[in-house]
Amino acid sequence: MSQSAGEKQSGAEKTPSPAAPLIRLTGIAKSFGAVRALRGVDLDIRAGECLGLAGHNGAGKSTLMQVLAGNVLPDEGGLAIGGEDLTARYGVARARAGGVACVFQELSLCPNLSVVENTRIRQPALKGFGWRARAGALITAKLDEIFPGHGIRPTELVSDLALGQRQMVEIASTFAATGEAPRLVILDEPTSSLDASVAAQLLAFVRRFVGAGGSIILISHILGEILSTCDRIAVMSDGRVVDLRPAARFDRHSLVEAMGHVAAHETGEDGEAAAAERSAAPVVASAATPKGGAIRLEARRGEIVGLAGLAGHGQTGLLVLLHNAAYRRSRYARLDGRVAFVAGDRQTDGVFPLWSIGENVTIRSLGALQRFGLIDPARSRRLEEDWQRRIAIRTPDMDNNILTLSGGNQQKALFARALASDADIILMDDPMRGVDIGTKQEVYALVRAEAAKGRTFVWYTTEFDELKSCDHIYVFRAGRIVADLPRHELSERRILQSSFEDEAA
Ligand SMILES: Nc1ncnc2c1ncn2[C@@H]1O[C@H](COP(=O)(O)OP(=O)(O)OP(=O)(O)O)[C@@H](O)[C@H]1O
Repeated sequence: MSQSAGEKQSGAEKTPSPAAPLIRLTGIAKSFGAVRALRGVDLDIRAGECLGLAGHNGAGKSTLMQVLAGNVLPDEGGLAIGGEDLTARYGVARARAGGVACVFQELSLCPNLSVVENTRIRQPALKGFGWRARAGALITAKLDEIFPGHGIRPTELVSDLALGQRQMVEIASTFAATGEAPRLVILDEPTSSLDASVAAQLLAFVRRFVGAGGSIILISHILGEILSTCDRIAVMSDGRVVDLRPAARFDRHSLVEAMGHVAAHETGEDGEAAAAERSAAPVVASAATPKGGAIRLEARRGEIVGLAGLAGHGQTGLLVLLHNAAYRRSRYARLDGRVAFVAGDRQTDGVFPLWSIGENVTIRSLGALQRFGLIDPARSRRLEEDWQRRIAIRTPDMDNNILTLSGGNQQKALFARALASDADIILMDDPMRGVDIGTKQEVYALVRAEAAKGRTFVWYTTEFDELKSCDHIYVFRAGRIVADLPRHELSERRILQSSFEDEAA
Protein backbone atom coordinates (compact mmCIF):
# COMPACT_ATOMS: atom_id res chain seq x y z
CA MET A 1 0.00 0.00 0.00
CA SER A 2 1.39 3.37 -0.88
CA GLN A 3 2.25 6.00 1.67
CA SER A 4 -0.64 8.21 2.76
CA ALA A 5 -0.88 11.87 1.86
CA GLY A 6 -0.62 12.74 5.52
CA GLU A 7 2.68 10.95 5.87
CA LYS A 8 3.99 12.31 2.60
CA GLN A 9 2.99 15.91 2.95
CA SER A 10 2.96 16.87 6.59
CA GLY A 11 6.34 17.64 7.94
CA ALA A 12 4.60 18.32 11.24
CA GLU A 13 3.66 14.72 11.87
CA LYS A 14 6.89 13.31 13.15
CA THR A 15 5.07 11.00 15.55
CA PRO A 16 2.49 9.15 13.49
CA SER A 17 -0.81 8.30 15.13
CA PRO A 18 -0.42 4.97 16.93
CA ALA A 19 -3.84 3.74 15.75
CA ALA A 20 -4.43 2.56 12.17
CA PRO A 21 -6.52 5.10 10.30
CA LEU A 22 -10.25 4.57 10.38
CA ILE A 23 -10.31 4.85 6.58
CA ARG A 24 -7.46 4.80 4.09
CA LEU A 25 -7.90 5.90 0.48
CA THR A 26 -5.05 5.17 -1.90
CA GLY A 27 -4.57 6.29 -5.48
CA ILE A 28 -8.25 7.08 -6.08
CA ALA A 29 -8.87 8.16 -9.69
CA LYS A 30 -12.17 8.98 -11.39
CA SER A 31 -13.03 10.50 -14.75
CA PHE A 32 -16.38 11.67 -16.10
CA GLY A 33 -15.87 11.51 -19.86
CA ALA A 34 -13.09 13.96 -20.63
CA VAL A 35 -13.09 15.46 -17.11
CA ARG A 36 -10.51 13.91 -14.78
CA ALA A 37 -12.23 14.67 -11.49
CA LEU A 38 -9.77 12.67 -9.33
CA ARG A 39 -6.18 11.94 -10.36
CA GLY A 40 -4.82 9.60 -7.70
CA VAL A 41 -5.83 10.73 -4.22
CA ASP A 42 -4.19 9.29 -1.08
CA LEU A 43 -5.91 10.24 2.16
CA ASP A 44 -6.24 8.85 5.70
CA ILE A 45 -9.13 9.64 8.01
CA ARG A 46 -8.45 8.97 11.68
CA ALA A 47 -10.82 8.08 14.49
CA GLY A 48 -11.66 11.06 16.70
CA GLU A 49 -10.60 13.77 14.25
CA CYS A 50 -12.28 16.45 12.21
CA LEU A 51 -10.54 16.51 8.84
CA GLY A 52 -11.12 19.64 6.77
CA LEU A 53 -11.28 19.45 2.98
CA ALA A 54 -10.71 22.69 1.12
CA GLY A 55 -10.17 23.51 -2.55
CA HIS A 56 -11.47 25.52 -5.49
CA ASN A 57 -14.82 24.81 -7.14
CA GLY A 58 -14.43 21.64 -9.18
CA ALA A 59 -11.29 20.50 -7.31
CA GLY A 60 -12.85 17.06 -6.77
CA LYS A 61 -13.93 17.26 -3.11
CA SER A 62 -17.52 16.09 -3.59
CA THR A 63 -16.51 13.37 -6.05
CA LEU A 64 -14.00 12.01 -3.52
CA MET A 65 -16.72 12.02 -0.87
CA GLN A 66 -19.12 10.24 -3.24
CA VAL A 67 -16.48 7.53 -3.60
CA LEU A 68 -16.19 7.29 0.18
CA ALA A 69 -19.98 7.09 0.49
CA GLY A 70 -20.05 4.25 -2.05
CA ASN A 71 -22.16 6.24 -4.55
CA VAL A 72 -19.41 6.55 -7.16
CA LEU A 73 -17.17 3.67 -8.22
CA PRO A 74 -13.59 4.88 -8.73
CA ASP A 75 -11.75 3.92 -11.92
CA GLU A 76 -8.62 3.14 -9.90
CA GLY A 77 -7.45 3.03 -6.31
CA GLY A 78 -8.03 1.27 -3.02
CA LEU A 79 -10.19 1.78 0.06
CA ALA A 80 -9.76 0.19 3.47
CA ILE A 81 -11.86 0.58 6.62
CA GLY A 82 -10.24 -0.32 9.94
CA GLY A 83 -7.33 -1.93 8.06
CA GLU A 84 -9.61 -4.22 6.00
CA ASP A 85 -9.23 -3.81 2.24
CA LEU A 86 -12.74 -3.39 0.82
CA THR A 87 -11.76 -2.15 -2.64
CA ALA A 88 -13.33 -4.99 -4.61
CA ARG A 89 -16.64 -5.02 -2.71
CA TYR A 90 -17.22 -1.39 -1.83
CA GLY A 91 -20.58 0.28 -2.37
CA VAL A 92 -23.36 2.10 -0.50
CA ALA A 93 -24.19 -0.91 1.70
CA ARG A 94 -20.52 -1.45 2.70
CA ALA A 95 -20.11 2.26 3.42
CA ARG A 96 -23.16 2.20 5.70
CA ALA A 97 -22.03 -0.98 7.40
CA GLY A 98 -18.65 0.69 7.97
CA GLY A 99 -20.44 3.57 9.72
CA VAL A 100 -20.02 6.16 6.93
CA ALA A 101 -22.87 8.71 6.71
CA CYS A 102 -23.09 11.83 4.54
CA VAL A 103 -24.74 15.21 4.29
CA PHE A 104 -24.27 16.35 0.71
CA GLN A 105 -24.59 19.84 -0.77
CA GLU A 106 -27.75 19.04 -2.67
CA LEU A 107 -30.16 18.13 0.08
CA SER A 108 -31.78 14.74 -0.20
CA LEU A 109 -34.99 15.25 1.80
CA CYS A 110 -38.31 14.53 0.06
CA PRO A 111 -40.08 17.91 0.03
CA ASN A 112 -43.59 16.45 -0.11
CA LEU A 113 -43.11 14.46 3.08
CA SER A 114 -42.97 15.66 6.67
CA VAL A 115 -39.86 15.83 8.83
CA VAL A 116 -40.99 12.64 10.62
CA GLU A 117 -41.59 10.77 7.36
CA ASN A 118 -38.17 11.80 6.06
CA THR A 119 -36.63 10.52 9.30
CA ARG A 120 -38.38 7.19 8.75
CA ILE A 121 -36.86 6.90 5.26
CA ARG A 122 -33.37 7.34 6.71
CA GLN A 123 -34.04 4.90 9.55
CA PRO A 124 -35.76 1.78 8.22
CA ALA A 125 -35.70 0.30 11.74
CA LEU A 126 -38.44 2.77 12.72
CA LYS A 127 -41.33 0.52 11.73
CA GLY A 128 -44.41 -1.05 13.24
CA PHE A 129 -46.97 0.41 15.60
CA GLY A 130 -46.13 3.90 16.87
CA TRP A 131 -43.29 4.58 14.40
CA ARG A 132 -44.41 8.18 13.90
CA ALA A 133 -44.11 9.00 17.57
CA ARG A 134 -40.72 7.29 17.80
CA ALA A 135 -39.40 9.00 14.65
CA GLY A 136 -40.68 12.35 15.94
CA ALA A 137 -38.98 11.85 19.30
CA LEU A 138 -35.72 10.76 17.62
CA ILE A 139 -35.44 13.71 15.25
CA THR A 140 -36.59 16.24 17.85
CA ALA A 141 -34.02 15.00 20.35
CA LYS A 142 -31.23 15.28 17.76
CA LEU A 143 -32.36 18.72 16.60
CA ASP A 144 -32.47 19.86 20.24
CA GLU A 145 -28.99 18.48 20.83
CA ILE A 146 -27.38 20.07 17.76
CA PHE A 147 -29.51 23.19 17.22
CA PRO A 148 -31.08 24.23 20.54
CA GLY A 149 -34.01 26.59 19.95
CA HIS A 150 -34.47 25.39 16.34
CA GLY A 151 -38.26 25.84 16.28
CA ILE A 152 -38.88 23.02 13.77
CA ARG A 153 -41.98 20.87 14.31
CA PRO A 154 -41.57 17.22 13.27
CA THR A 155 -45.00 17.23 11.63
CA GLU A 156 -44.08 20.09 9.26
CA LEU A 157 -43.81 19.39 5.56
CA VAL A 158 -40.23 19.78 4.36
CA SER A 159 -41.40 22.01 1.49
CA ASP A 160 -42.74 24.48 4.09
CA LEU A 161 -39.32 24.83 5.75
CA ALA A 162 -36.80 27.53 4.85
CA LEU A 163 -33.62 26.30 3.19
CA GLY A 164 -31.59 26.68 6.40
CA GLN A 165 -34.15 24.66 8.36
CA ARG A 166 -34.06 21.93 5.73
CA GLN A 167 -30.30 21.83 6.08
CA MET A 168 -30.72 21.47 9.87
CA VAL A 169 -33.15 18.56 9.44
CA GLU A 170 -30.83 16.85 6.95
CA ILE A 171 -27.90 17.15 9.36
CA ALA A 172 -29.86 16.04 12.43
CA SER A 173 -31.37 13.04 10.65
CA THR A 174 -27.89 11.94 9.53
CA PHE A 175 -26.61 11.93 13.10
CA ALA A 176 -29.82 10.44 14.54
CA ALA A 177 -29.48 6.69 14.74
CA THR A 178 -31.73 3.92 15.96
CA GLY A 179 -28.85 1.46 16.09
CA GLU A 180 -25.13 2.15 16.08
CA ALA A 181 -24.13 5.81 15.72
CA PRO A 182 -22.21 6.67 12.54
CA ARG A 183 -18.41 6.48 12.86
CA LEU A 184 -17.60 8.95 10.10
CA VAL A 185 -19.92 11.73 8.99
CA ILE A 186 -19.13 13.66 5.81
CA LEU A 187 -20.44 17.22 5.95
CA ASP A 188 -20.27 18.81 2.49
CA GLU A 189 -20.73 22.56 3.02
CA PRO A 190 -23.14 22.05 5.91
CA THR A 191 -23.28 25.71 6.93
CA SER A 192 -23.84 27.21 3.48
CA SER A 193 -27.39 28.32 4.28
CA LEU A 194 -27.13 28.59 8.05
CA ASP A 195 -26.72 31.97 9.70
CA ALA A 196 -23.68 32.55 11.91
CA SER A 197 -25.31 31.59 15.21
CA VAL A 198 -26.77 28.30 13.91
CA ALA A 199 -23.49 27.51 12.12
CA ALA A 200 -21.68 28.00 15.44
CA GLN A 201 -24.07 25.51 17.09
CA LEU A 202 -23.24 22.93 14.44
CA LEU A 203 -19.48 23.46 14.69
CA ALA A 204 -19.62 23.14 18.48
CA PHE A 205 -21.51 19.85 18.02
CA VAL A 206 -18.84 18.67 15.55
CA ARG A 207 -16.18 19.21 18.22
CA ARG A 208 -18.27 17.27 20.75
CA PHE A 209 -18.77 14.43 18.26
CA VAL A 210 -15.05 14.06 17.52
CA GLY A 211 -14.26 14.51 21.22
CA ALA A 212 -16.36 11.40 21.84
CA GLY A 213 -14.32 9.42 19.28
CA GLY A 214 -16.32 9.99 16.06
CA SER A 215 -14.78 11.29 12.83
CA ILE A 216 -15.95 14.13 10.63
CA ILE A 217 -14.89 15.32 7.19
CA LEU A 218 -15.83 18.96 6.89
CA ILE A 219 -15.91 20.56 3.43
CA SER A 220 -16.30 24.31 3.50
CA HIS A 221 -15.43 27.44 1.55
CA ILE A 222 -15.70 29.48 4.74
CA LEU A 223 -12.08 29.48 5.81
CA GLY A 224 -12.66 30.74 9.35
CA GLU A 225 -14.83 27.76 10.24
CA ILE A 226 -12.51 25.20 8.71
CA LEU A 227 -9.50 26.70 10.51
CA SER A 228 -11.25 26.88 13.86
CA THR A 229 -13.00 23.49 13.78
CA CYS A 230 -10.65 20.99 12.10
CA ASP A 231 -7.72 19.04 13.49
CA ARG A 232 -6.09 18.60 10.05
CA ILE A 233 -6.84 20.22 6.72
CA ALA A 234 -6.32 18.63 3.30
CA VAL A 235 -6.29 20.96 0.32
CA MET A 236 -7.38 19.65 -3.08
CA SER A 237 -6.65 21.14 -6.47
CA ASP A 238 -7.49 19.70 -9.89
CA GLY A 239 -8.28 16.23 -8.57
CA ARG A 240 -5.29 15.86 -6.22
CA VAL A 241 -4.51 16.46 -2.55
CA VAL A 242 -1.83 19.12 -2.84
CA ASP A 243 -1.30 19.94 0.84
CA LEU A 244 -2.18 18.34 4.15
CA ARG A 245 -1.21 19.72 7.56
CA PRO A 246 -2.48 20.03 11.10
CA ALA A 247 -4.94 22.93 11.09
CA ALA A 248 -2.74 24.87 13.52
CA ARG A 249 -0.09 25.03 10.79
CA PHE A 250 -2.41 26.88 8.42
CA ASP A 251 -3.66 30.42 8.60
CA ARG A 252 -6.04 32.16 6.19
CA HIS A 253 -3.18 33.35 4.04
CA SER A 254 -1.43 29.99 3.67
CA LEU A 255 -4.74 28.17 3.15
CA VAL A 256 -5.76 30.52 0.35
CA GLU A 257 -2.31 30.12 -1.18
CA ALA A 258 -2.45 26.33 -0.94
CA MET A 259 -5.80 26.45 -2.78
CA GLY A 260 -4.03 28.16 -5.65
CA HIS A 261 -5.58 31.59 -5.20
CA VAL A 262 -3.71 34.82 -4.87
CA ALA A 263 -3.76 35.56 -1.16
CA ALA A 264 -3.83 39.32 -1.66
CA HIS A 265 -7.26 39.05 -3.26
CA GLU A 266 -8.68 37.31 -0.28
CA THR A 267 -8.67 40.23 2.08
CA GLY A 268 -9.73 43.03 -0.21
CA GLU A 269 -13.29 43.87 0.66
CA ASP A 270 -13.15 47.48 -0.25
CA GLY A 271 -11.42 48.50 -3.44
CA GLU A 272 -14.36 50.74 -4.18
CA ALA A 273 -15.06 51.51 -7.80
CA ALA A 274 -16.09 55.08 -8.53
CA ALA A 275 -19.70 55.22 -7.41
CA ALA A 276 -22.45 55.75 -9.95
CA GLU A 277 -24.47 58.87 -9.59
CA ARG A 278 -27.21 57.88 -7.16
CA SER A 279 -30.77 58.65 -8.15
CA ALA A 280 -32.58 60.97 -5.76
CA ALA A 281 -35.68 58.81 -5.87
CA PRO A 282 -35.32 55.15 -4.92
CA VAL A 283 -35.56 52.58 -7.75
CA VAL A 284 -36.63 49.96 -5.23
CA ALA A 285 -39.06 50.86 -2.47
CA SER A 286 -41.23 48.73 -0.26
CA ALA A 287 -43.39 49.82 2.62
CA ALA A 288 -45.47 46.85 3.64
CA THR A 289 -45.98 43.12 3.19
CA PRO A 290 -49.18 41.28 2.28
CA LYS A 291 -49.29 40.03 5.90
CA GLY A 292 -49.46 43.63 7.07
CA GLY A 293 -45.91 43.99 8.47
CA ALA A 294 -44.17 47.28 7.79
CA ILE A 295 -40.97 46.85 5.76
CA ARG A 296 -39.59 50.20 4.74
CA LEU A 297 -36.74 49.47 2.35
CA GLU A 298 -35.20 51.75 -0.24
CA ALA A 299 -32.44 51.29 -2.79
CA ARG A 300 -31.19 53.92 -5.20
CA ARG A 301 -29.62 53.56 -8.61
CA GLY A 302 -26.03 52.32 -8.24
CA GLU A 303 -26.49 51.19 -4.66
CA ILE A 304 -25.66 47.80 -3.14
CA VAL A 305 -28.10 47.20 -0.33
CA GLY A 306 -27.52 44.31 2.08
CA LEU A 307 -30.14 42.27 3.93
CA ALA A 308 -28.85 40.70 7.13
CA GLY A 309 -30.09 39.11 10.34
CA LEU A 310 -30.74 35.54 11.38
CA ALA A 311 -31.74 33.25 8.51
CA GLY A 312 -35.46 32.78 7.94
CA HIS A 313 -36.47 36.17 9.36
CA GLY A 314 -38.12 37.45 6.21
CA GLN A 315 -35.21 38.35 3.92
CA THR A 316 -36.02 35.82 1.19
CA GLY A 317 -39.71 36.64 1.50
CA LEU A 318 -38.98 40.30 0.84
CA LEU A 319 -36.87 39.48 -2.22
CA VAL A 320 -39.68 37.36 -3.62
CA LEU A 321 -42.14 40.17 -2.90
CA LEU A 322 -39.90 42.65 -4.73
CA HIS A 323 -39.56 40.27 -7.65
CA ASN A 324 -43.30 39.76 -7.88
CA ALA A 325 -43.88 43.49 -7.59
CA ALA A 326 -41.61 44.08 -10.58
CA TYR A 327 -43.89 41.99 -12.76
CA ARG A 328 -47.29 42.44 -11.24
CA ARG A 329 -46.98 46.03 -10.08
CA SER A 330 -47.92 44.99 -6.57
CA ARG A 331 -49.02 47.74 -4.23
CA TYR A 332 -46.61 46.51 -1.56
CA ALA A 333 -43.48 47.60 -3.41
CA ARG A 334 -42.37 49.64 -6.41
CA LEU A 335 -39.43 48.90 -8.69
CA ASP A 336 -38.26 51.18 -11.49
CA GLY A 337 -36.40 49.03 -13.96
CA ARG A 338 -35.89 45.53 -15.27
CA VAL A 339 -35.24 42.90 -12.62
CA ALA A 340 -33.23 39.66 -12.35
CA PHE A 341 -33.16 37.25 -9.44
CA VAL A 342 -30.23 35.07 -8.34
CA ALA A 343 -31.62 32.15 -6.35
CA GLY A 344 -29.74 30.69 -3.41
CA ASP A 345 -31.76 27.46 -3.42
CA ARG A 346 -30.45 26.45 -6.82
CA GLN A 347 -32.00 22.99 -6.72
CA THR A 348 -35.56 24.32 -6.37
CA ASP A 349 -35.49 27.82 -7.86
CA GLY A 350 -32.30 28.12 -9.85
CA VAL A 351 -31.13 25.63 -12.43
CA PHE A 352 -33.11 24.20 -15.32
CA PRO A 353 -31.88 20.65 -14.74
CA LEU A 354 -32.56 19.30 -18.23
CA TRP A 355 -30.75 22.12 -20.02
CA SER A 356 -27.13 22.75 -20.90
CA ILE A 357 -24.89 25.14 -18.98
CA GLY A 358 -25.04 27.59 -21.91
CA GLU A 359 -28.85 27.54 -22.05
CA ASN A 360 -29.00 28.10 -18.31
CA VAL A 361 -26.79 31.18 -18.66
CA THR A 362 -28.53 32.74 -21.67
CA ILE A 363 -32.19 32.12 -20.79
CA ARG A 364 -32.61 35.58 -19.23
CA SER A 365 -31.09 37.29 -22.31
CA LEU A 366 -33.10 35.76 -25.15
CA GLY A 367 -34.54 39.13 -26.19
CA ALA A 368 -31.08 40.56 -26.80
CA LEU A 369 -29.94 37.44 -28.65
CA GLN A 370 -32.63 37.62 -31.34
CA ARG A 371 -31.98 38.27 -34.98
CA PHE A 372 -34.95 38.48 -37.37
CA GLY A 373 -37.15 37.04 -34.61
CA LEU A 374 -34.96 33.96 -34.04
CA ILE A 375 -32.18 33.27 -31.52
CA ASP A 376 -28.84 33.91 -33.18
CA PRO A 377 -26.64 30.90 -32.23
CA ALA A 378 -23.39 32.81 -32.81
CA ARG A 379 -24.42 35.64 -30.47
CA SER A 380 -25.65 33.15 -27.93
CA ARG A 381 -22.33 31.28 -28.08
CA ARG A 382 -20.38 34.52 -27.65
CA LEU A 383 -22.39 35.44 -24.57
CA GLU A 384 -21.88 31.97 -23.05
CA GLU A 385 -18.13 32.02 -23.70
CA ASP A 386 -17.73 35.55 -22.44
CA TRP A 387 -19.36 34.69 -19.12
CA GLN A 388 -17.63 31.34 -18.81
CA ARG A 389 -14.36 33.26 -18.96
CA ARG A 390 -15.39 36.20 -16.79
CA ILE A 391 -16.76 34.13 -13.96
CA ALA A 392 -14.50 31.06 -14.43
CA ILE A 393 -17.11 28.35 -14.94
CA ARG A 394 -15.03 25.16 -14.97
CA THR A 395 -16.25 22.94 -17.80
CA PRO A 396 -14.74 21.64 -21.01
CA ASP A 397 -17.98 22.38 -22.88
CA MET A 398 -20.84 24.82 -22.19
CA ASP A 399 -23.12 22.37 -24.06
CA ASN A 400 -22.79 19.87 -21.20
CA ASN A 401 -25.78 19.47 -18.93
CA ILE A 402 -25.82 21.95 -16.02
CA LEU A 403 -25.80 19.09 -13.49
CA THR A 404 -22.35 17.97 -14.66
CA LEU A 405 -20.97 21.09 -12.97
CA SER A 406 -19.78 21.05 -9.37
CA GLY A 407 -22.13 22.81 -6.92
CA GLY A 408 -20.12 26.03 -6.80
CA ASN A 409 -19.88 26.17 -10.58
CA GLN A 410 -23.67 25.78 -10.91
CA GLN A 411 -24.03 28.77 -8.62
CA LYS A 412 -21.63 30.75 -10.82
CA ALA A 413 -23.80 29.93 -13.84
CA LEU A 414 -26.82 31.43 -12.05
CA PHE A 415 -24.81 34.55 -11.33
CA ALA A 416 -23.77 34.78 -14.94
CA ARG A 417 -27.44 34.50 -15.99
CA ALA A 418 -28.37 37.59 -13.99
CA LEU A 419 -25.29 39.67 -14.73
CA ALA A 420 -25.40 38.87 -18.45
CA SER A 421 -29.01 40.05 -18.66
CA ASP A 422 -30.28 43.58 -19.25
CA ALA A 423 -31.56 43.87 -15.66
CA ASP A 424 -31.14 47.22 -13.90
CA ILE A 425 -31.96 45.75 -10.51
CA ILE A 426 -30.52 42.45 -9.33
CA LEU A 427 -32.07 40.68 -6.36
CA MET A 428 -29.75 38.13 -4.77
CA ASP A 429 -30.87 35.47 -2.30
CA ASP A 430 -27.67 34.35 -0.52
CA PRO A 431 -26.17 33.65 -3.93
CA MET A 432 -22.61 32.67 -2.98
CA ARG A 433 -23.51 29.30 -1.45
CA GLY A 434 -20.61 26.98 -2.22
CA VAL A 435 -18.63 29.44 -4.34
CA ASP A 436 -14.90 29.24 -3.63
CA ILE A 437 -12.98 32.08 -2.04
CA GLY A 438 -11.06 33.10 -5.17
CA THR A 439 -14.19 33.36 -7.30
CA LYS A 440 -16.06 35.16 -4.53
CA GLN A 441 -13.50 37.94 -4.53
CA GLU A 442 -13.88 38.26 -8.29
CA VAL A 443 -17.67 38.30 -8.04
CA TYR A 444 -17.58 40.96 -5.29
CA ALA A 445 -15.42 43.13 -7.54
CA LEU A 446 -17.81 42.49 -10.43
CA VAL A 447 -20.84 43.47 -8.34
CA ARG A 448 -19.12 46.70 -7.24
CA ALA A 449 -18.13 47.49 -10.83
CA GLU A 450 -21.68 46.89 -12.06
CA ALA A 451 -23.07 49.07 -9.28
CA ALA A 452 -20.60 51.77 -10.28
CA LYS A 453 -22.12 51.59 -13.78
CA GLY A 454 -25.56 52.20 -12.30
CA ARG A 455 -27.01 48.79 -11.52
CA THR A 456 -28.78 48.32 -8.18
CA PHE A 457 -28.24 45.23 -6.03
CA VAL A 458 -30.40 44.01 -3.16
CA TRP A 459 -28.30 41.28 -1.58
CA TYR A 460 -29.36 38.90 1.16
CA THR A 461 -26.40 37.06 2.65
CA THR A 462 -25.68 34.78 5.60
CA GLU A 463 -21.95 35.62 5.35
CA PHE A 464 -20.88 38.65 7.33
CA ASP A 465 -17.89 39.37 5.05
CA GLU A 466 -20.22 39.94 2.10
CA LEU A 467 -21.99 42.78 3.88
CA LYS A 468 -18.75 44.75 3.65
CA SER A 469 -19.44 45.27 -0.04
CA CYS A 470 -22.82 46.88 0.69
CA ASP A 471 -23.52 50.61 0.97
CA HIS A 472 -26.01 50.08 3.73
CA ILE A 473 -27.53 47.11 5.46
CA TYR A 474 -31.03 46.37 6.67
CA VAL A 475 -31.16 43.94 9.59
CA PHE A 476 -34.24 41.71 9.78
CA ARG A 477 -35.93 40.23 12.79
CA ALA A 478 -39.21 38.30 12.85
CA GLY A 479 -40.23 39.54 9.40
CA ARG A 480 -39.47 43.20 10.12
CA ILE A 481 -36.57 45.54 9.46
CA VAL A 482 -35.16 46.47 12.88
CA ALA A 483 -32.07 48.45 11.83
CA ASP A 484 -30.62 50.25 8.83
CA LEU A 485 -26.84 50.47 9.17
CA PRO A 486 -24.58 52.51 6.91
CA ARG A 487 -21.42 50.64 5.92
CA HIS A 488 -19.19 52.57 8.31
CA GLU A 489 -21.29 51.36 11.27
CA LEU A 490 -21.15 47.73 10.20
CA SER A 491 -19.74 45.23 12.70
CA GLU A 492 -20.62 41.66 13.57
CA ARG A 493 -21.58 42.79 17.07
CA ARG A 494 -23.94 45.41 15.70
CA ILE A 495 -25.67 42.91 13.41
CA LEU A 496 -26.08 40.37 16.20
CA GLN A 497 -27.31 43.03 18.60
CA SER A 498 -29.92 44.19 16.12
CA SER A 499 -30.90 40.59 15.34
CA PHE A 500 -31.87 40.03 18.93
CA GLU A 501 -32.92 43.48 20.18
CA ASP A 502 -35.25 46.04 18.67
CA GLU A 503 -33.81 49.21 17.21
CA ALA A 504 -35.72 51.88 15.41
CA ALA A 505 -35.53 51.26 11.67
N1 LIG B 1 -21.70 13.46 -12.94
C1 LIG B 1 -20.75 14.19 -13.49
N2 LIG B 1 -20.61 14.27 -14.83
C2 LIG B 1 -19.63 15.01 -15.40
N3 LIG B 1 -18.72 15.73 -14.70
C3 LIG B 1 -18.80 15.69 -13.37
C4 LIG B 1 -19.82 14.93 -12.69
N4 LIG B 1 -19.64 15.09 -11.35
C5 LIG B 1 -18.57 15.91 -11.20
N5 LIG B 1 -18.07 16.26 -12.41
C6 LIG B 1 -16.91 17.12 -12.65
O1 LIG B 1 -15.86 16.67 -11.81
C7 LIG B 1 -15.10 17.78 -11.34
C8 LIG B 1 -15.03 17.74 -9.82
O2 LIG B 1 -16.31 18.08 -9.31
P1 LIG B 1 -16.65 18.07 -7.75
O3 LIG B 1 -18.13 18.25 -7.61
O4 LIG B 1 -16.04 16.87 -7.12
O5 LIG B 1 -15.87 19.39 -7.26
P2 LIG B 1 -15.87 20.11 -5.84
O6 LIG B 1 -14.46 20.26 -5.41
O7 LIG B 1 -16.77 19.38 -4.91
O8 LIG B 1 -16.46 21.55 -6.21
P3 LIG B 1 -17.45 22.56 -5.39
O9 LIG B 1 -16.58 23.26 -4.40
O10 LIG B 1 -17.95 23.50 -6.43
O11 LIG B 1 -18.54 21.73 -4.78
C9 LIG B 1 -15.77 19.04 -11.88
O12 LIG B 1 -15.06 19.46 -13.03
C10 LIG B 1 -17.16 18.57 -12.26
O13 LIG B 1 -17.67 19.33 -13.34
